[in-house]
Amino acid sequence: MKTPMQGLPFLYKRLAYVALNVTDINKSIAFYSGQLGLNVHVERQGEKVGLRCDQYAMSLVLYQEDVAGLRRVCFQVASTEDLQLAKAHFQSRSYECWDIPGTEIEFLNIAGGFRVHEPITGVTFEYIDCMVEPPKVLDQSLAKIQRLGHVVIRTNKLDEAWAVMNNDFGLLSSDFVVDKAVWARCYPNPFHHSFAMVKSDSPGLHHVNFMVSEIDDVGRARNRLINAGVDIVFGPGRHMPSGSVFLYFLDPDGMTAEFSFGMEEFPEENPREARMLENSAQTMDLWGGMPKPEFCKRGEIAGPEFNE
Ligand SMILES: CC(C)c1ccc(C(=O)O)c(O)c1O
Ligand SMILES: [Fe+2]
Repeated sequence: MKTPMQGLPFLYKRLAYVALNVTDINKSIAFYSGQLGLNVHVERQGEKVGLRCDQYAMSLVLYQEDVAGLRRVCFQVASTEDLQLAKAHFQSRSYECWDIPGTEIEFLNIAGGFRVHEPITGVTFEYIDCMVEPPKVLDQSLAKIQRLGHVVIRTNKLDEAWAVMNNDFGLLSSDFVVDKAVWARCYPNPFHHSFAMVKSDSPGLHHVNFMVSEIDDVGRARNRLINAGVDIVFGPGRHMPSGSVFLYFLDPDGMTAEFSFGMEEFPEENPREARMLENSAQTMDLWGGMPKPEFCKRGEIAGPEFNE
């Protein structure tokens, strides 16, 4: 029997989807489906569209808005009971929680859940207990994406933000870089990180990651994106923290997305301690590469009013 960690009364399952605001939804659909290989699952409904890349109905939701950025981050918990426990937990810590609007539930292919705004990072999180798994076979002809991997934000309050993400949201640290970054996993999900934070003077979205099935997906993406005139802003390279091979590129709004292959997995019992890694370029890329200036600079964090 799995027991929640460090006083957290509920268990996570996975990072379910990320919602982004984009300024030209048609361009963004063409990019995320035509260049990265996600499949449009829920056709454009008004100003929003749902894309999938694994067995679930939705991994990326795009909303047409005037300003591009991170609208919300959705975690799936382990069961319906865990969802109730999670809501009671956040309320007991004085977080305002509100139900997912009925108008969005069908579109999102979920049974329900709640949203909670975290004021230090500015991020609105959504918690759900299940998501539809459609019968339609994925078209993976462009890239064999395995899953939405992680979302990373920029914060100017790294220590405070980590304190709440650890103590209140129950994320566990997998690695730190001194005064620069923290990578966090959602127990008992084994992946090295589903969420991370990087210190920056300008808070915002850092990047959204998709994990691919083979290293060839990274190499093929590089050539496909170059041929399509997409800006590659870092990589290919290998990250020290999770051990993954990575490639970062810019979406039509200049927001950064990442393809990565391979990631350390943590056992549920007796995991290794989080490491304190050196703050150096080598930590970010063991192959010695350097990011371009545009790397992870674009994308506002949308206020809770976008999620009510
Ligand atoms: C450069 C960014 C912050 C970064 C660093 C390390 C990893 C990893 O170990 O997987 C990432 O995924 C990153 O995005
Ligand atoms: Fe990443």
